[in-house]
Parts: sequence; structure tokens; C-alpha cells
Amino acid sequence: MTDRLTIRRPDDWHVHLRDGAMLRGVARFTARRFARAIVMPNLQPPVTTTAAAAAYRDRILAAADGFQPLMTCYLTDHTDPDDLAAGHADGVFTAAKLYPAGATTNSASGVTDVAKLAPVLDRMQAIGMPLLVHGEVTDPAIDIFDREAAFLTRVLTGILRDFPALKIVLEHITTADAAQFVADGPATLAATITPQHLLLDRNALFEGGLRPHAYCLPVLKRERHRRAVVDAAISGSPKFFLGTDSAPHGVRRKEAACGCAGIFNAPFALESYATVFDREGALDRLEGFASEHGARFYGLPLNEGTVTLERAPVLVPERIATEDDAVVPFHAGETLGWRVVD
Ligand SMILES: NC(=O)N[C@@H](CC(=O)O)C(=O)O
Ligand SMILES: [Zn+2]
Ligand SMILES: [Zn+2]
Repeated sequence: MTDRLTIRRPDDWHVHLRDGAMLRGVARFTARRFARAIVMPNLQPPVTTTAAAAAYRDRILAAADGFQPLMTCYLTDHTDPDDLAAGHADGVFTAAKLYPAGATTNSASGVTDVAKLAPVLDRMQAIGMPLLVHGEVTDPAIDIFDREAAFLTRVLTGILRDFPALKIVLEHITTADAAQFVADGPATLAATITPQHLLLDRNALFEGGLRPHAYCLPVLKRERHRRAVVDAAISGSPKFFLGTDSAPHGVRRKEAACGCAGIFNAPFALESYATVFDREGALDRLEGFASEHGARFYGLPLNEGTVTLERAPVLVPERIATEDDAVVPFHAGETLGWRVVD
């Protein structure tokens, strides 16, 4: 039995660091574990210009240094391909994010019709800039548990057909359908996987009562889907890699009549992933998933440092304070079986 594991320093390929007081409260948890992080642009207002992204990057580094925030551009119906390409050439934008309008938190300014994005996607394909996708349809006639699967056939298939050289990351996959679609897809298609979608199925939302801290989007699915997502993560395939989707909301906004979607998992994300890989007898695959596949897909160098995990209990606090509201972390009040050796 392995009791200690040293892996190359990992990256987080999908994280929400927020802004203002929340940014100052949460950024250090990502910075202390991950060498780089792909920072989501769904602020209010969203990060749609190079100037806004450069200023946001400065605010992030003022809140927590020692890691490299990789910035993304929030795509809208009005994104200008020239501006986007200039921001990429300047080294400000690493990737661009497609939120179907209305699909998730702060997506109201997102894209209403992917057909309108054709000139943007064409340019991204030409310059090798990855497209990151929140893959859910917004058609209210589609059941919320089916929105990811519907996105594959209704939207993603067309993007892959029309832009065969475009690098695409399907973010936070939650279904057997998505895992299969990515595994069967071209080498230009990859996916990130969160800790919560590896550890929880939809029953966690209703365990003894309504559980707002288990609510995120895409919503948790049936156990058979969780099982398929685990199999993808531990498969060793370079198409699947770590993206926490850590998405903090203050406790007042979570524990509400209409609670926000998002799970704040940054503080113990590595411990979470290690728990899953250990349970599956796949600890030898954790390094590829956490520290290699993503960098290779993005065409970035592998990190130099290492991080060591050991089999030892670690208690997750009930709350983490920020200047405003407290935030409830994933696994609040639980004891995990792996801890990071600092
Ligand atoms: N995952 C979530 O439930 N929420 C994210 C948005 C997102 O990643 O879809 C957020 O910004 O709160
Ligand atoms: Zn999303
Ligand atoms: Zn997200």
C-alpha cells in the first residue's frame, strides 16, 4: 500500500477566483497548490477584453502570488476576432470560454447562437488558441439532467465538424455520454473533471434534506454517470485532466431560497482527487491527470517542482472566512484520508 506519493506540481485547468473581497479570500488556496490555473472570466461584468484581463491578472497576483494565472476571454455575440487574436499574441489570453447564454452563473452575456461565433472560432483555430466550453444546452424544454448530453449532439458535433483543427476542452464533464464522446473524439478534444463529479452522485443533493453546498452546474448526475467519469479520469488517457471548477459563493448566497450554483473545492482539491485515485487503485495515474495531460494539451511546459501527499487524516473546516461572507468548502466537517505535506 502506498502511503506517500510525490508528483510533479499540478495545474488547475478550470477555476473561478472571483474578484474583490472573495478573490482576496480564496486565491491563496489555488496558489499554494497549483503552479498554473486557467482562470474563468465570468465576473460581473465579464472579462471580454485584453485590458480587462490584464488588470484582472494584476488583481489576482496582488491577492496571491507564487502561481501563474492563465487568463481567458469570455466570448459574446460581439467578440472581435482581431482583438481576441491580439490578446493571445500579447500573452494575455491563453484561451477563450464559451458560455451558452443563460447556462450557468454569470452567463447572461454569453453566446446566444454558436453559428454567430464562426469568424471567432475560425481565427482561434488558425492561431492555435483553445476553446473552453461550458457544455450544456439552455433549451428549457430539455430536462436539466440531459442538458450536457444534448449539447454533444446539438452543438459540439457541429463545432468539431466545422473546425477540425480547433483545440476544444469540454469543461467539468458529468456524464457517461460526455466521457465516451471525448474518448471517441479527435485528439483536438479533451475534458476537465472536478472532484465533486468524481465523488458524488445526484443523491448527495438530497441526503437527509436539501444540500445547497452540493449544488453546482452541470448538476450532479446518476451513479452510473459518476462511475463513467471516474473511469475516464483514471484511464490514463491524455484527454482527461484536472480542472477543479472551484466556484466559491458566500454562504448567504448558497443557503437561500434560490441558491447559487458552485462548489468551493480549492482548499482540499488535491486531497479529494487523491482519495478517488487511491480508492480506485490508480494512484500511479494521478500525476498524469493532475500534472501532465493538461499542460501537454495546451502545449505548455511541464512544471518543475513537486508536491507530496501522505496517507494521514486531515479535517476540513466547516467554513472559511473572507472579508465579507464566509464560504463553505467542499467536504466541510469531513476528515479526508490524504493530506498534502507542506
Ligand atoms: N460550476 C458552477 O456551478 N458554477 C460556476 C460556473 C460554471 O463553471 O458553470 C460559477 O461561476 O459559480
Ligand atoms: Zn461551467
Ligand atoms: Zn466553472
